[in-house]
Amino acid sequence: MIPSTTLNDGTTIPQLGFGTFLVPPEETAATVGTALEVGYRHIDTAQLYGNEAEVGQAIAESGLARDEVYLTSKVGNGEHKPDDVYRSFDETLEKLRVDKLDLFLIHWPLPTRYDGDFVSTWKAMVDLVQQGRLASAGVSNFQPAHLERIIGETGVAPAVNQIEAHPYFRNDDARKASHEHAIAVEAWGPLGQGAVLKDETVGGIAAAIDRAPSQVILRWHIQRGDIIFPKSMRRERMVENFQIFDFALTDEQMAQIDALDRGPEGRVGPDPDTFDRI
Ligand SMILES: NC(=O)C1=CN([C@@H]2O[C@H](COP(=O)(O)OP(=O)(O)OC[C@H]3O[C@@H](n4cnc5c(N)ncnc54)[C@H](OP(=O)(O)O)[C@@H]3O)[C@@H](O)[C@H]2O)C=CC1
Ligand SMILES: O=C(O)C(=O)[C@@H](O)[C@H](O)C(=O)CO
Repeated sequence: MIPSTTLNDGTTIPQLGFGTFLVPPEETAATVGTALEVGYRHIDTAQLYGNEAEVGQAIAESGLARDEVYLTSKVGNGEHKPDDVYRSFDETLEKLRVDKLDLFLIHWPLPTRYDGDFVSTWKAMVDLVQQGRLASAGVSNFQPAHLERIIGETGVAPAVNQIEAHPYFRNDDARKASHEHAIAVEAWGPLGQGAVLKDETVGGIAAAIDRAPSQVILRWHIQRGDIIFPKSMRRERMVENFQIFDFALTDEQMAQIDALDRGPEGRVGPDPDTFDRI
């Protein structure tokens, strides 16, 4: 039911998953357990979210086989040095209770930290794939210049670039640069972290086709070809966000939503060129 996207390394990823930013650790096992019951088979977490162990617990308790759930995590901002990448990756595997991870990302480029060196971090990620403990290596919040640099210095393009993208910030520059290198785009904050849900244009389309605003926005992402993993703590919203494959937006509706773009003014998260929090 959920379409798969084939990455540039030949692996596949479900185009719809479940996000876990701001899911508190004490509620994560139950929340992710509910998402798995609803049907999600792709979970996005991060070392920085502090909930990897509980994601692992939910998957273990679900009874699903390892290969039925696609798992992503991200290296913490304080773990960019290669030795720290290797050590923290081991910790991530242990917390998630797996011996191989599907996708591991450099969470932020942090171009003003570590003497601007995210290339050695990227080399360690590529090495994890060569070791056979990681299926796909990717990046997150990488701007076009950051992509050019790691590809230029290593010859290896990331499998994905996970970037902020939603109707108020299409992030066309980073999307275009990613696509030029056959890098799949994952759109984080697909609902603009809630900001786009009350938009009048989205509401008008939703009313016209008898769908929820969240479904209209998520369907827009799917038709653009991006990979998404909306987060919700509520079962009914998880179900709503999951039911987006039995209808389609017209070209005109897609264009109306495209026109909501506010450029960088529409960001709901930090600017990757200046974000430096560890
Ligand atoms: N790489 C990076 O730097 C980043 C990655 N991410 C990843 O992307 C995922 C998704 O982005 P996220 O920041 O969570 O934001 P989302 O765009 O997924 O929005 C989440 C918010 O929308 C609400 N919501 C969800 N579904 C509905 C619905 N159907 N109707 C009404 N409200 C709804 C949620 O509330 P409630 O929970 O109460 O339902 C929550 O407040 C994250 O969870 C994380 O995995 C996110 C940020 C940065
Ligand atoms: O959710 C994430 O993955 C993030 O990196 C962001 O939330 C980020 O840490 C942030 O928004 C800080 O204000």
